[in-house]
Amino acid sequence: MQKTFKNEKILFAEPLFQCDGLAGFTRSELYENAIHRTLRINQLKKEHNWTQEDFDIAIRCLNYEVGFVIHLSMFIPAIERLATDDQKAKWLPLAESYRILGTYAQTELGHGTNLMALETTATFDPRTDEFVLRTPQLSSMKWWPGSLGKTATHAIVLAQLIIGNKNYGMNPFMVQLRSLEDHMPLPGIIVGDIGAKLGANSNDNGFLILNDVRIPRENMLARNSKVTKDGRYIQTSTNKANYATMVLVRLSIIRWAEDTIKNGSLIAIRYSAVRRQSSLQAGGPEMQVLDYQTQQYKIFPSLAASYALFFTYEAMMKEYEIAYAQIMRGNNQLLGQIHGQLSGLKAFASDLVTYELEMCRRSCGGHGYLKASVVGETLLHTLPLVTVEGDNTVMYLQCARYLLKQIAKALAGQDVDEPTSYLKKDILSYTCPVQKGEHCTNPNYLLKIYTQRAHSAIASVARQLQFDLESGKDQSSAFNNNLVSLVQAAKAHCQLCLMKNFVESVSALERTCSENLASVLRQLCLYFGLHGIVTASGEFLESEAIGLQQLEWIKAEELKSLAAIRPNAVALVDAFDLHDQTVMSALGRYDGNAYQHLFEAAKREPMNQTQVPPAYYKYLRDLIKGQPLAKL
Ligand SMILES: CC/C=C\C/C=C\C/C=C\C/C=C/C(=O)SCCNC(=O)CCNC(=O)[C@H](O)C(C)(C)COP(=O)(O)OP(=O)(O)OC[C@H]1O[C@@H](n2cnc3c(N)ncnc32)[C@H](O)[C@@H]1OP(=O)(O)O
Ligand SMILES: Cc1cc2nc3c(=O)[nH]c(=O)nc-3n(C[C@H](O)[C@H](O)[C@H](O)COP(=O)(O)OP(=O)(O)OC[C@H]3O[C@@H](n4cnc5c(N)ncnc54)[C@H](O)[C@@H]3O)c2cc1C
Repeated sequence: MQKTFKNEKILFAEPLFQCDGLAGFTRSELYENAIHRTLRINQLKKEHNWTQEDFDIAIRCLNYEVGFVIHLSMFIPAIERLATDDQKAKWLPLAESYRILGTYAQTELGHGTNLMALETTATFDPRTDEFVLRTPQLSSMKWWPGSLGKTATHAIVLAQLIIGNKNYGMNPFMVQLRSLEDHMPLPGIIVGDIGAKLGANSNDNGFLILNDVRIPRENMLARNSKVTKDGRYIQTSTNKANYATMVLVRLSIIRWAEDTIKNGSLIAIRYSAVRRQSSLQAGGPEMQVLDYQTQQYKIFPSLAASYALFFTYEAMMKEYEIAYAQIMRGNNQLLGQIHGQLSGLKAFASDLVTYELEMCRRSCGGHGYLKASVVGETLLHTLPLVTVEGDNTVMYLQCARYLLKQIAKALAGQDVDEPTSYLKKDILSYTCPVQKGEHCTNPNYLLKIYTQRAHSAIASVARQLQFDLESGKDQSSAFNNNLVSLVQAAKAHCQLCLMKNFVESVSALERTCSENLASVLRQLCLYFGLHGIVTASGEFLESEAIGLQQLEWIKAEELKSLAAIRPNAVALVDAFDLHDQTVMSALGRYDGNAYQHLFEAAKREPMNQTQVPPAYYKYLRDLIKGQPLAKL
């Protein structure tokens, strides 16, 4: 599943990368440890001639618990996508050698989603050939950018470009924040950490106030637009191209989601295989909880999602690379498609894994509430994915906006993009392919059902919008009246994408892999499809993609699938080939000795380093001895 990291032994031989000890670290210690790790991985890369892919896999092996995440995943990619060749020649070598450390400063205290309303301004001063950057009021300060708080020496600041009295919209500006001599903030710069978060506390997400900070004109990243010395604004590409970095990170988030749900399903399934609790026959032996149908029903969706997201990431990476290559040659034809697809799939993937990770946590009983199980920590670290790089609701709506355009083209007899080619079909010519129970075991039949449900959801909201407009509602009211249906249509399209990628990937694999493996993957793909229909059965019925009889057959087949997957469940998570130090879980170790590892972890608990707690001498001793307590 994960490209086997041939350098795993080198990485995990070093105490720095052995994760047991992170519990109990303060924020400053977590922050320092993360920086230390990234720089040490960089040294290992040089010492062992690792490739960039090896470096990236090492970061993933550590669950991104490393420093400079935004520098690596946004600051450098933003220079590559938003800077001219000359600007790249200046800034990329500095960034890639860590001579400057960057962040991507777009979100403000008052605005994150609505980029048009960002308040930070960059006003061109022709007298000095500079931009003056300011955050005019409290709500304008940049707030959230990773590494901004204590690390970044530079930021790509997204600001409204002002020339004279005209606002030319959001543009990217390279701003130095700190001295490269003593790391002190430069004049006009007020910067700091925004405080502890639910998770990811090794990252110094920060705030930034800009008080009339002056930067040279050449610091405006000018691949897509520039300002001439005499103050003319020249747009060389669509201003949407300035959104390109976000598209890339949304793709990365799909893989991040895949990585986290693999960890969660591995912990839940391995622990469920060793945990014995209760028995079905009175007086009989205690059962592996993995044999309870309800336990399988809880955690096999995370197993199927792991494989579904793996195949979708692989497919979307190919789609992105084709689009990005064209965009960087100035051909924006695929920009709308890749934006619509990745907006929706980032939202769907992060929604899916946050839900399934909680089910994995619950499936571990009380021990799932211990930090040493790591499944809860994994969930906390994954929660931001439903917000970062675009709040999921807003991302679904961007996807829906794209789908509405595509169905309008389809209905007008025009060409549509490949991912929405199903919208060209005649929706009324559909007949449910499942006409008897055994038809439910055909993933291709299920794919037709997903297709009809998505087509129906998109067509239905398009019709309702048209009806509202023809009834006299203005565009924004009509839209707001249908936001829930628009989100539903986007989710239906995304779920179809996952199912399609799963079916097509397994079909391609079975041409080269053993029949045994093919049959296991087919079974998992089938289960993913059946479960997806059951969990959204109302929408599948409403779209008439299935009827009640088909739903009855599908539900029965889903439960049969659980039993079919059971014998291979542990092997399917072992196939992730994740090192114990990556998973870090006392419950999910390869050796299965969950209780021993839990007890080892408890013994490492700092409170257990002394037998008698300090509180005994302060409070408990007099209390227990019946002595009067001193005034507290
Ligand atoms: C090693 C580490 C691995 C991985 C790292 C992963 C994550 C790192 C962790 C955290 C980092 C977090 C970083 C951040 O969060 S950065 C900030 C992210 N912020 C957002 O995403 C803001 C979301 N809001 C928006 O994108 C826009 O405001 C919105 C799209 C909602 C609205 O855009 P706009 O105001 O321009 O209006 P519209 O009319 O909707 O769109 C106009 C037009 O532009 C097209 N469009 C919009 N966005 C994009 C895009 N990204 N790419 C291309 N095109 C875009 C849109 O389709 C419209 O086009 P058209 O319909 O043709 O008019
Ligand atoms: C861990 C973390 C790291 C981050 N790192 C960075 C970073 O490095 N750089 C950076 O610039 N930013 C960063 N961010 C900020 C992030 O990009 C924003 O939080 C995100 O874009 C959401 O915007 P918001 O916070 O303004 O939410 P809001 O948009 O205020 O969302 C609040 C609610 O309003 C709803 N809503 C908003 N607009 C609409 C709409 N048009 N239609 C329907 N509903 C709507 C949302 O669905 C949500 O329910 C980070 C955030 C987090 C949590």
